Amino acid sequence: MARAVIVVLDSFGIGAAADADRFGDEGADTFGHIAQYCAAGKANEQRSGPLCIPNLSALGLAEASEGATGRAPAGIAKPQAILGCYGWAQELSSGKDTPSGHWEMAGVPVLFEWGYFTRTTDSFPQDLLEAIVEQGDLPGYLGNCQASGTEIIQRLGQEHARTGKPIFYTSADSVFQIAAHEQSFGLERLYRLCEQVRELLEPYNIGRVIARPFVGSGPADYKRTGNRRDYALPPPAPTILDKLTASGGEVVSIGKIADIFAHQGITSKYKATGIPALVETTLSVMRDAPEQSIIFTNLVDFDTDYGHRRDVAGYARALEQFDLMLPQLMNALRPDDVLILTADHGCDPTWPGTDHTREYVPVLVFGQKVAPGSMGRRETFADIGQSIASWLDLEPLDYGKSFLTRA
Ligand SMILES: O=P(O)(O)O[C@H]1O[C@H](CO)[C@@H](O)[C@H]1O
Ligand SMILES: [Mn+2]
Ligand SMILES: [Mn+2]
Repeated sequence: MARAVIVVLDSFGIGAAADADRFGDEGADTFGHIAQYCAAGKANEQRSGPLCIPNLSALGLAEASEGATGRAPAGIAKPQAILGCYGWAQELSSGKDTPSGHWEMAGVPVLFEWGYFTRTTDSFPQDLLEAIVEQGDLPGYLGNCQASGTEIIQRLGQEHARTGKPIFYTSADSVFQIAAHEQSFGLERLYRLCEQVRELLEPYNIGRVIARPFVGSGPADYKRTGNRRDYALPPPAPTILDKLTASGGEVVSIGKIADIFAHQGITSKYKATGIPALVETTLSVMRDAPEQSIIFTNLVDFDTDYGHRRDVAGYARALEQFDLMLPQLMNALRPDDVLILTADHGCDPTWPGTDHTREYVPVLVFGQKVAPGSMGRRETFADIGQSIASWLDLEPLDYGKSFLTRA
C-alpha cells in the first residue's frame, strides 16, 4: 500500500521541446531564462541575485534542465547530493494547454486537435455570440478578442460595470473566457452564464470556458479573485484518477485539479488561494489521506500571476517561496509514498506575447524507497501516470513507461 503526491508547478517548463518550432517557441525556456535573468541581476524586485532554490536543486532540477537544453542553468549552486530521481518529459498531446498537460500526465494524451478562436479581433462567430446574448438574457457583450485577462479588465472593466455587458475574450489556448465583476454582475450569475456557454460551444470542441471574476471600483484597483472557475470538457478516456477511484482508492484534488478533470475520478476536493495556502492544504491532506490515494495539487499562480504576466522577478520569488516549503512536503511522506513535482507546459516570462510555450517539463521524484539518479528524457508526460499505476499496483495504462520500480 502506498500513496502518490503530485504537485504541478503550473507552466514551469525547462526548455524548448523538440517540436517547439511548430508553436513558434524554439528557444523558449521558462526555468533557464528565469535563472539567467536572476544571475544577471535583472530580476531584483523584492528579491535579489541568483535564483535560490536549494531544495529543488537537491531533487535534480538543474540536471534535468541541462539534460533538456544542453546548458547548465545560470547561477544555480550544485547540490551536495542529489536526493531525487529526475528527468525531463516531452509532450505527446497536440496542444500546450493546461487540460492536455494534466490529462497526459494522468495517462491520457490529447491526440486530436482542439478547436481554437484564432482571430485576434472579432474572435467569436456571430451566431454563437447572438445565441449567448439571447440565452443569457444579456444587454450585449464586450471584448470579443484575444487578450491578456488583466489588461482587458483594465481597459473594459468600467464599461462593463456601467453597461452590465460581460467581457468575452480568448487566447492562443482553446478557451472562451468571461470576465465579470463579482458584485455588479454577480458571481453566481457569471457561473450560470459559463455553464450556458459551455453547452453552446458543443460544436466547437473548445477545451475550457473560464469564469474570470474580479472586484474593485476602477482600473486602479480592479483585481481578479480566487473564485475563478474552469469548465473543462471531460478527458476523452479513463485516466489514472478514474482507475484508482474505480478500484476503491481515493483521489484528492487541491486547487483547480478537479475543474481540469471535469470533476471525474475525484473523491474529494479542496480549494485555496496562493502557493503557500495550496502547499499548506496539501500538507494537511497528506496527514490524513488513506493508503491507495493520489493527492493531486495544482499551483496555478506560477502560470497565472507570473508566466502570463511576463513577470520574471515574480516567478523567481514564487519559486523561492515554494522551494522553502518543499522540505515540509518531503518530510510529510510516509515510507511507501512518492512525491512527484512536474509541470503541464511552459510559460516563459521572457518570451514575446502572453501565451504558453511548448517545453519539456521537469519530472522530479522523491520517496524513501525511490532510488536517486537520472531517469533521462521521457517520451510522454504519461510516464507519470504509468509510474503511479505501477507504484499503486493498478493495471497498466495504455500510454507511458514507468520510471518507478518499488525497491
Ligand atoms: O490572460 P489570462 O486571463 O490570465 O488568461 C490565460 O489563462 C488562460 C488559461 O490558462 C490562458 O488561455 C491564458 O489566456
Ligand atoms: Mn497550465
Ligand atoms: Mn495558462
